[in-house]
Amino acid sequence: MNGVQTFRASSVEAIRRAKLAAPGPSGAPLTVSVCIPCKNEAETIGDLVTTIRASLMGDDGLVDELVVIDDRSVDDTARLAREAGADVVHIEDVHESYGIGRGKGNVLWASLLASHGDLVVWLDGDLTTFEPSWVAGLVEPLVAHDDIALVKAASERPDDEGGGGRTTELVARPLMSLYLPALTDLRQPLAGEYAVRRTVVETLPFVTGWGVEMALLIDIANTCGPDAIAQVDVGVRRHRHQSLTSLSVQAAEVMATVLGRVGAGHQVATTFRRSDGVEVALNLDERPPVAEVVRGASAAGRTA
Ligand SMILES: O=c1ccn([C@@H]2O[C@H](COP(=O)(O)OP(=O)(O)O[C@H]3O[C@H](CO)[C@@H](O)[C@H](O)[C@H]3O)[C@@H](O)[C@H]2O)c(=O)[nH]1
Ligand SMILES: O=C(O)[C@H](O)COP(=O)(O)O
Repeated sequence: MNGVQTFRASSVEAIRRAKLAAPGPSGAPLTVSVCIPCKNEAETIGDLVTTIRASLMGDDGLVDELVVIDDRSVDDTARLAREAGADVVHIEDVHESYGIGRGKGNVLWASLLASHGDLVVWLDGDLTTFEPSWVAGLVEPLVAHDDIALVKAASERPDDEGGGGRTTELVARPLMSLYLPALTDLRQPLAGEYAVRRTVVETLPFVTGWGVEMALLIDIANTCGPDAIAQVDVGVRRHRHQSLTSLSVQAAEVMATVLGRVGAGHQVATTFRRSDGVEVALNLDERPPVAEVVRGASAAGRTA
């Protein structure tokens, strides 16, 4: 056991060729979906979709499917994503078949139901720096190593705009150091840019709130071992920053998720009082594994 492995990516072209030559789990050619959860990301989603379409898709492309899951945006996210060439799925359509949920983890879970690729690459929709090589780099370890299940983007997070990964540095990494030593080499555990093997993540429950990334890391480390988790350098990452008030709720959900999973979460509260005095209900709900849901839907005569 070596623990989390760190990779340096090959060229996009070399990774594209390796992907085209690789078989999927059923023996058919391996397929890759990029899925982007979006809640009001009109400022950035058009460019992101345009870049992915132009650089990574088309005949014999690295990416076979590009899905934007619109989480009840009130801006032009859905229209701009569609015009740029993404398949846009509205979260309400997934809810109609599978029940209502909320939160970023709920959208990732829905994206598995809305996409088909053997490998799924998740990207945040608010990125203001993005290179197609990130997608290729995230996919490469999964193509090359059958025993790897999840690959996180390891990025530099500049703090000159007041960000720099505040929840990551003040909550996630300290908790990992205290409770999850096998994962401490992960530079960006909360990164929204990561690739997963569908056969693995469909067997896992999904935390629907901000705890989804830590839950997936812990559950994969527990079921497949920490060696099944890898990271790849992607360079500098910039994004839209949330207010400290919003991040405090995110931090509480990340903490509750980790403490619950490592067995230190006795008496975890389900609400959080922010510094402005507002009492917020934490989103600690979980969705069942997608594989169970799909089996249930097939038995009931529905298509997932
Ligand atoms: O209810 C939600 C919340 C977020 N998003 C989308 O999810 C992505 C990530 O949200 P963002 O506000 O950019 O998250 P950050 O505050 O930057 O949080 C970081 O840390 C989180 C874990 O705490 C991860 O889930 C994020 O991916 C990671 O970027 C964006 O495209 C959002 O539009 C939704 O679709 N629905
Ligand atoms: O990843 C994180 O820790 C949160 O997204 C906060 O990031 P920021 O401090 O760069 O806004």
